[in-house]
Amino acid sequence: MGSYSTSSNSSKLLFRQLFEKESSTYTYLLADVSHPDKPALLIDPVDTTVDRDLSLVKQLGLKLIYAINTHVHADHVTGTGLLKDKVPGVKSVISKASGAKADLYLEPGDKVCFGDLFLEVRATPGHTVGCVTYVTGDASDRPQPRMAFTGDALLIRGCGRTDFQGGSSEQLYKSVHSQIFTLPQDTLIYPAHDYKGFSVSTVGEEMQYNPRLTKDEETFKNIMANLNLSYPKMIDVAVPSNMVCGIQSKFQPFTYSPEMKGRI
Ligand SMILES: N[C@@H](CCC(=O)N[C@@H](CSS)C(=O)NCC(=O)O)C(=O)O
Ligand SMILES: [Fe+2]
Repeated sequence: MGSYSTSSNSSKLLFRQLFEKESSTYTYLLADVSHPDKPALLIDPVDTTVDRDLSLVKQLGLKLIYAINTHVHADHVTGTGLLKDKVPGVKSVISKASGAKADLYLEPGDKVCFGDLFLEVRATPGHTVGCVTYVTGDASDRPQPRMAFTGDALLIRGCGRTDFQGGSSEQLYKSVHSQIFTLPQDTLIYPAHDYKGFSVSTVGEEMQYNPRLTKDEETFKNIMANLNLSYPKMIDVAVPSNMVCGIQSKFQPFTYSPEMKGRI
């Protein structure tokens, strides 16, 4: 599991990759540890591992300010609602295009700032309509390792499925090629899931070895149309819950009506 923190003058990003094994989800903790407040954010927190994540935040002396999702997840309930309950002041964040409720809505080109560091928002629809990729940057222009948090758009040697939540293989192909494969080749790729035991890749590595996205568009669409995956076990609970979980906690559960099935 990749993790590092830095204390030299040339870098100030603290980074932890955390894993939730039921849904094979990665949650990422990032903080600016040179800033006096040590502002921090969590990307793609899972409800069942919120206490683990918060205990780490506390041990490291960080101030959690944002709970961010890459998209409306279908396989697990996001931890953003619980985090808002447990840490007053934390703001939930998701793309405007997702249609989900949160405190803050992001559009392409927006920057989510924490101290001198930020995440730049890139629209990468195709797995879902509102999928985004977050790319790290540094307002003080100090050299930092560039990282891309790709959600389910680009997985290591794979990609997100495109058969529900407004998915489109055509759109996903364009998103990855125009928004991720145009990043510098040494950009580190951190996905929202891994099912094969990988933890990190690079743009260059995926451009060379991704078994789906190295193909031409027609072949890619054909591959995606024939994945024959079963629906995620939790989809009927997770999607409606995640549409409001940026504002609503687990203690005030969302009431799912069967008529909503297939609409979100
Ligand atoms: N078996 C899991 C769900 C697995 C799954 O469908 N994963 C999604 C990402 S979560 S929406 C996916 O896009 N997979 C792509 C692939 O090629 O596997 C469960 O039941 O939760
Ligand atoms: Fe997903």
